[in-house]
Amino acid sequence: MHNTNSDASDEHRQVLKKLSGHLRNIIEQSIVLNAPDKVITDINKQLATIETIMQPYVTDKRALEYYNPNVRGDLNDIQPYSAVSGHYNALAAPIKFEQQQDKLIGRVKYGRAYEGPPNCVHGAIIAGVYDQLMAIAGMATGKAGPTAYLNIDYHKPTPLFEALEFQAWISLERDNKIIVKGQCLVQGEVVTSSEALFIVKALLNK
Ligand SMILES: CCCCCCCCCCCC(=O)SCCNC(=O)CCNC(=O)[C@H](O)C(C)(C)COP(=O)(O)OP(=O)(O)OC[C@H]1O[C@@H](n2cnc3c(N)ncnc32)[C@H](O)[C@@H]1OP(=O)(O)O
Repeated sequence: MHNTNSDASDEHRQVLKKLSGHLRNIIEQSIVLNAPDKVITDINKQLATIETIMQPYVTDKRALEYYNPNVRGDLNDIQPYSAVSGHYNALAAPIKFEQQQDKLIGRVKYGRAYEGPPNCVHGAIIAGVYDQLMAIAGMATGKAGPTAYLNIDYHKPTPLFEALEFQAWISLERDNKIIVKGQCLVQGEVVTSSEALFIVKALLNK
């Protein structure tokens, strides 16, 4: 179930990614859907058909890696099914990770499905981005482990539909502890900032 390798072809990865894209769009559309009952009933029938088509192929093994620390290229593919950043998980917004010098950057725009306060991103979603981004930033040390604490200062509301730039960088690495700091900018202004402690676990270093 938690495979660290996969023999999936590039073509297979592409069709799976496209599937997540469709599902993501459906989730977003469903939040602001104002259709007649008849239309929604028809949609429900078609979705039930899709579930039936998928069911025979649902196994106890993912097609792609659960975790791939040696990924080349797309940093999001370290955890392709991550609930926060996986391009193969429709629950995750299409956040894009990239390394810039000593900072790991996550760029994303959130829609209605991620709303907390009116027209703003839910605080729990923001916490999720920090947890994932900072965990991956910490992996640059060659070590990894679970989050012991994650502190967030919400300085200003984080708007929906605007380009967000999350940043994370290693603040301290000592023995089995990695402290990572982060911030999120909207049009150059810091709206949230964060600090997390990760405890290195041997199990994760394989
Ligand atoms: C397959 C690969 C997939 C890899 C895939 C990667 C996925 C990334 C996903 C994002 C990350 C997550 O969501 S992780 C999920 C959220 N986190 C969790 O569920 C973690 C649950 N908590 C735990 O399992 C545990 O509490 C640990 C592992 C964090 C720590 O337990 P431990 O290993 O027994 O260590 P322990 O001796 O208690 O502490 C070690 C040192 O850290 C300090 N310490 C511990 N906690 C804290 C704390 N909150 N604040 C300050 N300091 C702390 C201790 O004082 C000690 O210092 P000293 O005495 O040594 O000085």
